[in-house]
Amino acid sequence: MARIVLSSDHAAIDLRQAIASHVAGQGHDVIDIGPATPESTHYPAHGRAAAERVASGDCDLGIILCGTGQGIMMAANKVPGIRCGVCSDTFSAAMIRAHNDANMLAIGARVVGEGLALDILDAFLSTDFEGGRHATRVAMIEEGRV
Ligand SMILES: O=C(CO)[C@H](O)[C@H](O)COP(=O)(O)O
Repeated sequence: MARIVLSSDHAAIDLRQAIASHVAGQGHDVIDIGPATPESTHYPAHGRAAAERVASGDCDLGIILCGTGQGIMMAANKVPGIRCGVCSDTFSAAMIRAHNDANMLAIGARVVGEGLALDILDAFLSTDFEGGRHATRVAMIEEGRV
């Protein structure tokens, strides 16, 4: 079981709560850092806050949400050590774990419905990094050899 941090902006409060219930139901340790209320807010702050929990080692993985998933993903990827992809399909969600060793997943609450979002989440959480040639490539990213 993993320790998973969740955050979102105002566009994804309901989906974040559904994801929190779903993930907790699977036995994972869920750290939901909000926001708790739906007032308009700024996704970069929420993306960074979740990313810092993962980068510090406090959490194993992060799930972050905004309207499209794109902005909050961009913010999270500014934190060293974070590899976050935005996914709208289950194949990509599995591949960002298997090939890219992603430690965060972003989803757009205005892009996918709850059912697909939970399938995307399950694909992400149930897939392991394959290592091998993919480890070489991830190291290139982490070492700035790009
Ligand atoms: O998707 C997002 C960022 O990528 C945001 O959720 C979106 O830009 C928020 O828009 P608004 O303030 O109009 O609700």
